Amino acid sequence: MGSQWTKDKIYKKSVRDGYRARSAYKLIDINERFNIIRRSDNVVDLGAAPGSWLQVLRTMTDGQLLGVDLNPIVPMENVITVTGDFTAPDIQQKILELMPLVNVVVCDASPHLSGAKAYDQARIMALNEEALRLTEKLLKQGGNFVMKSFQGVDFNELVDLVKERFYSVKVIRSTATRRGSTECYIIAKNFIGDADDDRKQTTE
Ligand SMILES: C[S@@+](CC[C@H](N)C(=O)[O-])C[C@H]1O[C@@H](n2cnc3c(N)ncnc32)[C@H](O)[C@@H]1O
Repeated sequence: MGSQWTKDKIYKKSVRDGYRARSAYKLIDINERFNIIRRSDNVVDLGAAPGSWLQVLRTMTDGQLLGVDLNPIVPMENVITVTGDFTAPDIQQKILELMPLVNVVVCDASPHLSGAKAYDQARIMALNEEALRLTEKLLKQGGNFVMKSFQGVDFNELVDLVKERFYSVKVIRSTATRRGSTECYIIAKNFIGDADDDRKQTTE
């Protein structure tokens, strides 16, 4: 895609296609390349506002969808939305109650950036680790996980943590990511899970 993804072009395309944000194309690109989502999958989207990934997910699966964000998500048909901080225990409890069996977790969350590089990177890593911890509670054995991150201090350690929990892990740049950005996506497939946890066994 390269240079066609200028701010103006991608913005106009997202408006034309009816997406709430240009990030929609990142998930489309990831799913085309890595087949993360199957037709019957139940999916949780962490950091989902304004909701373009939920719009894309709705076309990819007939399963249950839940999106959570600090900011309210304008309601969508057949999508559960939760307003709150997914790192907070009460919100995590609510998500677990609403979505007890999840095949896929996607996380495009990023904290509000201050511009102070080291501080921002530390906050991103902390948010990513919390998303991974929640994903472990939500995901069925064999499930998939996609998480936005930023390459920098402690990133390799984060990837190592993910590798301990999934059979296949890749770090990629989306073709829809702006040039020069350190943004990347961790694509983790086939959750190892806990063989003794009946709730997490695959039902296929
Ligand atoms: C880049 S936006 C997500 C865009 C979304 N994927 C879409 O396509 O519409 C990042 C979101 O992460 C959310 N976020 C950051 N930290 C969060 C947290 N702890 N809990 C819930 N949402 C969070 C922000 O409020 C923001 O809406």
